[in-house]
Amino acid sequence: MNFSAISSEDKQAALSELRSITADFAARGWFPGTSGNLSLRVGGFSPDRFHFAIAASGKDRSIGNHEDFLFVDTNGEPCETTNLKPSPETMIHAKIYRVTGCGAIFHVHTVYNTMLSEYYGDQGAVPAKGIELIKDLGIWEDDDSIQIPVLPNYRDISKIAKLISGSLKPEVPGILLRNHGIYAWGKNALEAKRHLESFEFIFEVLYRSLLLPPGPAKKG
Ligand SMILES: CSC[C@@H](O)[C@@H](O)C(=O)COP(=O)(O)O
Ligand SMILES: [Zn+2]
Repeated sequence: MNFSAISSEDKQAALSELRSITADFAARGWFPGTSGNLSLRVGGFSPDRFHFAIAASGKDRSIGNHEDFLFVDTNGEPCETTNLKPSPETMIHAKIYRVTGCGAIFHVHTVYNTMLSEYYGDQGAVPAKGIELIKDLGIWEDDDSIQIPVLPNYRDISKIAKLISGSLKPEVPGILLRNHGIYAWGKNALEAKRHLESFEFIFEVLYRSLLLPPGPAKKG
């Protein structure tokens, strides 16, 4: 589908959904400084042709303004005339859309995701097991254990983008960049938001568990 064939109602609906979720995440402190970027796919999808709205680069996400999102194509190139600059990380979003076919991708930096990505960085994944919110990632096994991939945080974003297809775990809707933050996705904005909230809860539990001494049953 051509970008011009996507209705202006659909484009406006995407912007309004992104603005509302941006305000929600900003209120939680999930966009420190000018970090983070959210994106939402619009129109139809084929791995070689799709469009998405993405946050403009270098903006304070906690200040609502209308110079905040632009529409880009499969290659991360703007589809309309604009003064706004897409983030260099648009390449990561484009690659995740291409590989997963998802509908929304949310990237945030938090203390918990940053610390755990560094703590488990050498082993390439953050392990999580038996935490109820793993189910909210769509994983309902009895032995609900997952490995959340950690990729190196190269300055050259194209090097990160190249690693994505080989690192994603189909059942885990997220990846961490080491000492940087998380990308979480879903079939639409609501599912991506739910997944991101679940990941952040899991990271906080894991981090706090590392600080606790062994419980009574484990002392022997
Ligand atoms: C300025 S700190 C964060 C950036 O380096 C980047 O990782 C980020 O999340 C936001 O980049 P941006 O280009 O503004 O979308
Ligand atoms: Zn970032």
